[in-house]
Amino acid sequence: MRIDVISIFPEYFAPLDVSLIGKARERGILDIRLHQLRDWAHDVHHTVDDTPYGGGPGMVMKPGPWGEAIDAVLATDPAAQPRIIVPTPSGVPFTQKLAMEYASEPWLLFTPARYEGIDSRVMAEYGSRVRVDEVGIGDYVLAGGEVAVLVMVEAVGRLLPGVLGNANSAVDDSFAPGAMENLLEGPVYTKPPEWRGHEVPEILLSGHHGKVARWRRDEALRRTAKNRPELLAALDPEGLDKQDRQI
Ligand SMILES: CN1CCC[C@H](Cn2ccc3ccc(-c4n[nH]c(N)c4C#N)cc32)C1
Repeated sequence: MRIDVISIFPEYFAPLDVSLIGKARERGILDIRLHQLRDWAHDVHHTVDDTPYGGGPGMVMKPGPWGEAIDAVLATDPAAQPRIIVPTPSGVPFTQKLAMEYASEPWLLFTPARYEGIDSRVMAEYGSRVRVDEVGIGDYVLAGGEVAVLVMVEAVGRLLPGVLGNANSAVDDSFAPGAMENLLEGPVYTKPPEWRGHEVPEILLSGHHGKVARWRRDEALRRTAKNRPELLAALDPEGLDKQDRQI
């Protein structure tokens, strides 16, 4: 997968050089290319923002530099088209389902803005040619889109074949389709079996895989009921067995 990111703060993406995403880049699973938006702002100050038409607080990112930058990225592979992802608090929620959809795309282009966002004509210009998604990572307001890109790149990158070892399969993720869909993960434990008077639940030491699986599902249901009751409401009743209903 190829991922392009256009930003005035490309240094924000240094974390993409480490851990599993960094290793995926080294192994050629991920090809991440960063672009400095100011390279396409040709005035002496490389200006990328201006006052909003209609008045109001803050500044708006000028269409000119963004248009030239996106054109330059698209021109690197005229035979293909990236999916453009615009981080914004006004976007559709970024979910595990959307991460899985993006993980099947060969090329993503992220356009994290600053200030009050990008002049709306920019995505109108590209929306007739490529798929443009406005996506948000939560109901709170950040100062810009770079953090959202880090979140989305990690959530998508970890789903790519070969990025996670089998031991860390994304299949068992919270929210992943299947047995754990719409369920939060339960508690986890490791050695020692007793720590400061706290013992590991006996069932986890039993070696009985069926009972362990049952216990883990019960704990996932309990945690979901406690922390995200609305997810339980979304569970298909057909998918709940008799013991599930007793939680
Ligand atoms: C007061 N104004 C309101 C509009 C947004 C301004 C800051 N900003 C500029 C660009 C930009 C991109 C993303 C986000 C953002 N915030 N929350 C999320 N889930 C996001 C996501 N993805 C925020 C952003 C601040």
